[in-house]
Amino acid sequence: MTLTFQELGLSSSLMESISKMGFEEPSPIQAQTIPLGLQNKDVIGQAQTGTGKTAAFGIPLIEKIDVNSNSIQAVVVAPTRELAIQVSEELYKIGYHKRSRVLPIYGGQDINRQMRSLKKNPHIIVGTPGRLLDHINRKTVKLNAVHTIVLDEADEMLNMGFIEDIESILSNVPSDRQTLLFSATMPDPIRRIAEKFMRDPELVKVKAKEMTVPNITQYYLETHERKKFDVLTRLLDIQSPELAIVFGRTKRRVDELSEALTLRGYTAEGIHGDLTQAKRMSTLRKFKEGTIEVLVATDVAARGLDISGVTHVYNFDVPQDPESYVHRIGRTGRAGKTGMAMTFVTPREIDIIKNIERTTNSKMERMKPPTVDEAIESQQQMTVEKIRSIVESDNLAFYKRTAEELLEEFDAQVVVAAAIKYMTKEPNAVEIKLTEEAPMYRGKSKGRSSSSSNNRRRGDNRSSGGGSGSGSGQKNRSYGNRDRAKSGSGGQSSSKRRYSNPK
Ligand SMILES: Nc1ncnc2c1ncn2[C@@H]1O[C@H](COP(=O)(O)OP(=O)(O)OP(=O)(O)O)[C@@H](O)[C@H]1O
Ligand SMILES: [Mg+2]
Repeated sequence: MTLTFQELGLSSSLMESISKMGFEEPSPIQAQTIPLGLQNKDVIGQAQTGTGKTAAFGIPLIEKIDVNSNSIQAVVVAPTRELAIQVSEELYKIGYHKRSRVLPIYGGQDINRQMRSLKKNPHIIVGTPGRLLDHINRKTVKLNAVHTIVLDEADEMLNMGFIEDIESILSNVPSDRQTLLFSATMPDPIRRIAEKFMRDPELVKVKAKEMTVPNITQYYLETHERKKFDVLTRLLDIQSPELAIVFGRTKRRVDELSEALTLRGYTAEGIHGDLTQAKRMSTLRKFKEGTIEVLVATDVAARGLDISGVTHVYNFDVPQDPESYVHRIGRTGRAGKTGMAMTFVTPREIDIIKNIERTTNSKMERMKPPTVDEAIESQQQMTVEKIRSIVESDNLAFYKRTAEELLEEFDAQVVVAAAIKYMTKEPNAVEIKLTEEAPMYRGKSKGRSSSSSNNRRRGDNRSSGGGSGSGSGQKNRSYGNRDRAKSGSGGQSSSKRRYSNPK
């Protein structure tokens, strides 16, 4: 039995926004969370990546906003700036017809500008913990009228060292509020927060045998560290993703990889926590618009990032733990679409694959690293496809005379072969040198203490990933079943977004 949004008893202004957003029916986590949210119950929510958790808390939250009041009535806390922006964009869309006002607040943005925006009396604030607390302490954000607080990606905020900030924020909101907590995992400190700050929370766990959604096909490729880069470029050539995310272990890795890809003729850019806010935003914008086709990112970028059109995820370096794996590959296969995930492992890291499979309860198929010939073969095939479609379009009159001249001079097969060669992207030989990364051992992956902790430490220029843009670049997105998602890109007729139940 699937409830409709109508049956959830939503007001007409929200129904209007939801239908404009193209949502046809609630996803399972939404069907379960929205009624509880409307009843003011505290909720701990757990569901797979890309299944609409934002709207699951966003819809009831906005339903309860009194737009005639000028007070801040709801606060959403999110781990990264980009995520704060992305969530606030989704809330803006949900509350568009109701005219609720939402403001993202995050570190790195000019605090005076934020104070000016705060004077416009937002109803909802979406903030990163540090900056939010800063405003609370300065009394530029008053939380006395807050009735709903949401912690999104709570476990990630814990990893980033925000736990005390979160406790302080929670102590600053009225105790008769509603608290919603979303977390992929429930480590002890999060459980303690739930016990200390939540009232009889209801656990909404969308049942799934696997931690990953079934619409992502998962592969691993065994390859030596030195060969990884060539394997990656061959895969990119063969699979020709619409948009791809490549995950590297460290910031240096991300920088080197995006440079190397650019040298080899791909349009690629990297994001990680050491880049300026402006740079990260512009990279993400370009990626969303399709100006760059490969985004290279560190782990932190994985969380919550919602970019439609990401068809392939490449784990250039094996993720440090199964959770990180789940969040990385969850950047594709969102809202019922299909996706592919390829994880590279060096022979010494092979155990990690087994561990990921066991923990996530899913199977990764072994894929043989493609050879150069296979890569060229598939590029050739693409050229042939192009030629076919040009032949079919039949507006070649202008070229026919030259063709005849060439055919008088050479054999037809030779002429066509030369044209195919000219049009085919051959692997280019620009030499690439990447600094080698030490293999990841299972023992080391505990406690997230390895080099990628650069990104996760407090006070670091944390965050990456997340959406930017004004929503203007919105493509028509039709989320449907596998076949539909496969059969074409944005060209589908409706802008309806059906959430197809992954089971
Ligand atoms: N009912 C729905 N029908 C169709 N699309 C939906 C629906 N609900 C949400 N979406 C879309 O699905 C995408 C993923 O949603 P969202 O980012 O909230 O996922 P999430 O569960 O928070 O994922 P993550 O665990 O990665 O943070 C978004 O583009 C969102 O607009
Ligand atoms: Mg999310």
